[in-house]
Amino acid sequence: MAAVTLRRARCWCPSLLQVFRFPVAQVHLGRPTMRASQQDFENAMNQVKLLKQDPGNQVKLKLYALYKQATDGPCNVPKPGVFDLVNKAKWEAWNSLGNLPKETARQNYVDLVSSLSPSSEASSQGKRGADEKVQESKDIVVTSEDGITKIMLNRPAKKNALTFEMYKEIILTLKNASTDNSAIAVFTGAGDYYCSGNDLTNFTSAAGGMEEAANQGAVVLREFVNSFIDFPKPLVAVVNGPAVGIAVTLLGLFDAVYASDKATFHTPFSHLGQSPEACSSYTFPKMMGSAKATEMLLFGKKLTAREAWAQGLVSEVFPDSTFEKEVWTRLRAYAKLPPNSMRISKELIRNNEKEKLHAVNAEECTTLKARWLSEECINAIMNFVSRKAKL
Ligand SMILES: CCCC/C=C/CC(=O)SCCNC(=O)CCNC(=O)[C@H](O)C(C)(C)COP(=O)(O)OP(=O)(O)OC[C@H]1O[C@@H](n2cnc3c(N)ncnc32)[C@H](O)[C@@H]1OP(=O)(O)O
Repeated sequence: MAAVTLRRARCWCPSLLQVFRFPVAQVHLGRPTMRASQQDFENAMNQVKLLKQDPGNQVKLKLYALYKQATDGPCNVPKPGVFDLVNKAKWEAWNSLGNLPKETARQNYVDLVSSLSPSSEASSQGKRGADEKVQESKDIVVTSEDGITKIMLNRPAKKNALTFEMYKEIILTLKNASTDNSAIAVFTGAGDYYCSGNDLTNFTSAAGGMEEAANQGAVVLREFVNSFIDFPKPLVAVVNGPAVGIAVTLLGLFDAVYASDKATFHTPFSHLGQSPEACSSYTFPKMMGSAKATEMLLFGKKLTAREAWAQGLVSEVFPDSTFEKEVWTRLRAYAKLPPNSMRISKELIRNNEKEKLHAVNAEECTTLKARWLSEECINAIMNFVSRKAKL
């Protein structure tokens, strides 16, 4: 298990590995005490490597910062360069501790690791089966029933944020759904969110660094959006909760969008130093007029479901209490309609714009690739990644 933990640490933050490079030993943490001894501190460092689940980037940044403060004192190294994403996040987490005394940092470190340990103890007491089942759950769940291919984003712990793997899975899923015996395809989200857009750690955790991640991202994004442009059957979004970023812009390529009245629609591209994607630089002005499109795509105005309906982004809004029942009853009825007629009618509506949409997609991806490497975007992503590590 330690090897798996180390691998995880390496893929996210290589030098974080050096922080915890100690021989693995089965140790039991002393209970949190008022003043952690050096032995408690060393036990805690080993305990981190025995954690059954990755504690998440924010916790790892916090552990790193407390470790450095406890061993080296206040941050005493120069700030890394703007492109050195990971080390910059670690520097900021350490620097944010200011003059916190070494003893306090050591105690905070031991307490933080203790707070993570019950889960690992729980799983080592035979609950491992339950943990492994959760860890095995897929991020995209595809089911086919009643003539409907249902594509559920299933990463609720991360608000269904899209990883590179999820983009690739969805491309394949739409390819299969375009030729299977279903009549329509439907996207929805598990948990309280529809989808919080691109996983902002896609770029910080890429093994090959930012440049390679941006190149890869542009290729994946262009193919991903093309798979929506070219999907031949009715494509419906069941927006069960808040939608952010690409989850919102893609809606311009859907044929119907049904939203719960608790859904919101947010495209904070300028805040993130980025630019619009999924053909929204074309579909949104066409759909709602350039003034409303600008408020969303440039100024990041978040819309309620009713505002999104008024602007033509949403077909219909339902009370959250009856949303799922009403929408799925309707979709099951729609899926019984003659599929060829629906496909041919969609072709008439969409085909005269396909070439334009492909061209817009290509231009947006080229622009975004440059944006991802800009200081504005890198700083915004760093702020997001380290936002919880600031003690
Ligand atoms: C390669 C193709 C690229 C295509 C480009 C597309 C452009 C975009 O999509 S830009 C939009 C990107 N999305 C965001 O900016 C949203 C970022 N997330 C947030 O602002 C908040 O998490 C959100 C408002 C969605 C929810 O806030 P809270 O209710 O306070 O919950 P948490 O912030 O604690 O979130 C829980 C958990 O989920 C992680 N999370 C949520 N969204 C993302 C995300 N987009 N990327 C990565 N991680 C995300 C969040 O970090 C929390 O994780 P833990 O702290 O580990 O629990």
